[in-house]
Amino acid sequence: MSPAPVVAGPHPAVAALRVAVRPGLARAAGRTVLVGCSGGADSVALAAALAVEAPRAGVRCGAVTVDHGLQQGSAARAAATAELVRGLGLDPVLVARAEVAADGGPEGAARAARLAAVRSVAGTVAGPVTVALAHTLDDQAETVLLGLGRGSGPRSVAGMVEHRDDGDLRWWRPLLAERRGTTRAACRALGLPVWEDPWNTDPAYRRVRLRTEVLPLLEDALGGGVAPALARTAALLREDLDALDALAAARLAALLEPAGTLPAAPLADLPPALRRRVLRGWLTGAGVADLQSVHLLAVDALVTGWRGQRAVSLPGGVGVVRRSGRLALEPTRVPGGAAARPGPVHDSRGDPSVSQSVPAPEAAAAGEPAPGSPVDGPLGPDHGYGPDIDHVLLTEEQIQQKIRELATRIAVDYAGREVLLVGVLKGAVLFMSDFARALQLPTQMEFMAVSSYGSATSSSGVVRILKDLDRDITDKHVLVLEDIIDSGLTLSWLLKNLGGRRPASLEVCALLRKPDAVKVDVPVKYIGFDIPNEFVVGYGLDYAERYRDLPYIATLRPEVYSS
Ligand SMILES: O=P(O)(O)OC[C@H]1O[C@H](OP(=O)(O)OP(=O)(O)O)[C@H](O)[C@@H]1O
Ligand code: HPA
Repeated sequence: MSPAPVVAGPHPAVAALRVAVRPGLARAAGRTVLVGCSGGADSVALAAALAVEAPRAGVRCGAVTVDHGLQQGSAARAAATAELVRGLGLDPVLVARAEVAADGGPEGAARAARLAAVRSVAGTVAGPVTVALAHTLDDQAETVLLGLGRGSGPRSVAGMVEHRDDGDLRWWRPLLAERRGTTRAACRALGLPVWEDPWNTDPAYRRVRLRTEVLPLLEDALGGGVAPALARTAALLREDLDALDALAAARLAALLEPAGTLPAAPLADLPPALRRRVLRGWLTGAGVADLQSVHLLAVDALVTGWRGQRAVSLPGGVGVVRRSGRLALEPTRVPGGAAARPGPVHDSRGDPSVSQSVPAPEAAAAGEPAPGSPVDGPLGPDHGYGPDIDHVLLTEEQIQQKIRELATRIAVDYAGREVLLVGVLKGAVLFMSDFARALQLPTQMEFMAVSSYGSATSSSGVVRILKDLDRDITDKHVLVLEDIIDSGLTLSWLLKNLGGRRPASLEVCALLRKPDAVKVDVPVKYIGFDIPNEFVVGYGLDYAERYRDLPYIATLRPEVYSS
């Protein structure tokens, strides 16, 4: 018997990419697929795979290439890429011109412009369109790391999805399980020219530094397999998040009342992950855009920390109120004075925060009575200061949450060391006591009392020691706890003073900072919130020795200063 003829199959990399696109093509029946092609190895390899597999699956497949107009010769580059994919047999091949906005980061602006350009040319194709994007497993790993670094929640760590419907358009990423090496090998095997985008090696971009510095270091330190592990983590997380989202959507549908309100009691019984999703779904479904986690936490507090708060202001001129046991959305009242918002509060990651205002008596009367004793104010015990308070800048919950975050970070930074906390009396006393309890490390405590304000609302600039430390701090790891950095004069003086006593290390953790008031720059490693340049009281901060006992941070009505 003669030997069977040897049939040369495609190169393994080419074969792998062809196999990768098949399941998605089966879902693309009746649609036109356009490969988003930059001319780089990933998208050229994807175009080549689809050029072979799409006709077999009976799917029309073309391409779209975007001219960002940002680099010299970009129009010629787009034309050459269009020519290349036409040569592969793709049809139609469209060139889209992106208008990149001048504001925002260059990566984000180029991406937004690219998506808009693709969307607009896809609209010129008859029938539904699927745009195939060539993101690989390596891109996914970078996305997961970027999301982790941003700390913006599990969705950003869950990476990119394979399919996403966006009106008539569907985005499809068939290569999320393939490595970048495979697309390069496929291009080489097929003799396809690829364009090396100089931006892909420019260390000015965060993603490039992750790719060229962080991931290789992680691979080395963790013994390899990091990119697939990150991609796998993202996939598992996505499954969990999708399940939670589906549960929340079902719960929202069940709870939503005909008037668009939500009953608070059944919401309070839900686990936080579900409850916040229900609230987010409710708010976004009602058209609230740009919802930040701080907004959501404040709305959540209407459910779980109800003390008679007034409306929580949200972006877009709406607020959420709790009335008669239900949450309702209503336009925010244009404040006639007392309830005016002063300006954004930023936490250390720059999230704009919400402020909640103390209810006017008529609002409290119309709303649900606050539980507890009659001396309770709208945000909990107001210690009888109620009439003096103008608005609340940071709620008790926001402060406590921030302290937990700071303590977690500091416990990592100081692992294995014993910390000597130096509290600056009197302002930092509440911060010190909550922080010391949150910090999971052995700590010792010392206090120093200084004063530069007396009963004024601006620093005299002259710092006086009212009480010195009780002991030597030589060779100790000193962490100074300050309630607020305003002009910075107190801290600048204090750091010089303490630094002269030869501690092993000296750092500062301040709960608040007023960036617009700082007169001397002081090195502060840990900051809770950046706040507007207004005189604030509460949570240790006083005006004429009053208000330190409030559990939240607020501003005072102007009459208080004049009386
Ligand atoms: O950055 P600066 O402008 O120097 O202000 C910050 C300092 O002012 C406050 O102390 P204050 O002198 O009012 O004493 P107290 O803590 O006893 O209220 C605050 O507790 C800080 O220590
Ligand atoms: N409030 C109270 N004490 C202060 C402030 C403030 O805004 N700034 C510095 N010390």
